[in-house]
Amino acid sequence: MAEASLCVQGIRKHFGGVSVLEDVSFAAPAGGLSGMIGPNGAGKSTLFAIVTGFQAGDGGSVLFKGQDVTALPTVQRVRLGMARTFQVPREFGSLTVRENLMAAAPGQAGEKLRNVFFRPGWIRAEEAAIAAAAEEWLAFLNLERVADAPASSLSGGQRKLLELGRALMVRPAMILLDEPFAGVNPVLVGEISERIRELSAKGIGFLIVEHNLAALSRLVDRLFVLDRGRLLAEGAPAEVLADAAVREAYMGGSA
Ligand SMILES: Nc1ncnc2c1ncn2[C@@H]1O[C@H](COP(=O)(O)OP(=O)(O)OP(=O)(O)O)[C@@H](O)[C@H]1O
Repeated sequence: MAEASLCVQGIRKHFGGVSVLEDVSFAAPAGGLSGMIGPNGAGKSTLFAIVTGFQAGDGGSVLFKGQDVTALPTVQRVRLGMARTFQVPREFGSLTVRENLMAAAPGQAGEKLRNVFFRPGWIRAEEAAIAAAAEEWLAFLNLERVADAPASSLSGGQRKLLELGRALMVRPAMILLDEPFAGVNPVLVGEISERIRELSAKGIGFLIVEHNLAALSRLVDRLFVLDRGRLLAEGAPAEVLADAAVREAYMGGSA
């Protein structure tokens, strides 16, 4: 496998007396397209939250680009290049699509009051760079037509594109996507997949949790299967989906 960008080692998590993740280890290659599947309650969201720093694990470690980030808060993981998509916050629904992109840019110099007084030129330059990046992603994601529309007016698929755009504004090395195809019509599933492929070709890595197995297996090079808190299988999608244990666990053996 190519050099790993994200390396998860021996992650454990329990809630009360219930073990939700038991010794989960996997590595997602830099710049590669990886998917994670598993039945409801397998622990995917919990694992995502631990990888991105929103929750602490009870054991194990997370390495990103070779650095141990287990104890780092989310904001520092983002600075290292690990982004994840979020639903556009409700209070951002009235902001335009363009404003939502600009608001996602990190490290805005204007947030520091002393810069407003002492370094106004620096702030203008940073704002111009953020505005230019927003225009670039609006064009790439085919959202130019709705750039001035409120985010709340977008279709499900357009919202997913905007979420991807917000992640891109942090200039990530890797993006973790949580169900990018949920509630999205088939045409936009194809468009979102195409944009992800293009970003992957530019060297951005992806780890995608998704229930739409058909669309996910067409997109990724590698699938990880989580079942009852354990990594059950990993490999090329066709191999993994043909695996008897995966069919039994994930599809009740009927697929
Ligand atoms: N904060 C919590 N407190 C207690 N139990 C929790 C908590 N968060 C998750 N769980 C439990 O952990 C297990 C794994 O949940 P998780 O949401 O990670 O699974 P999932 O694979 O993402 O499921 P889905 O595909 O349905 O989203 C479930 O049994 C869930 O009820």
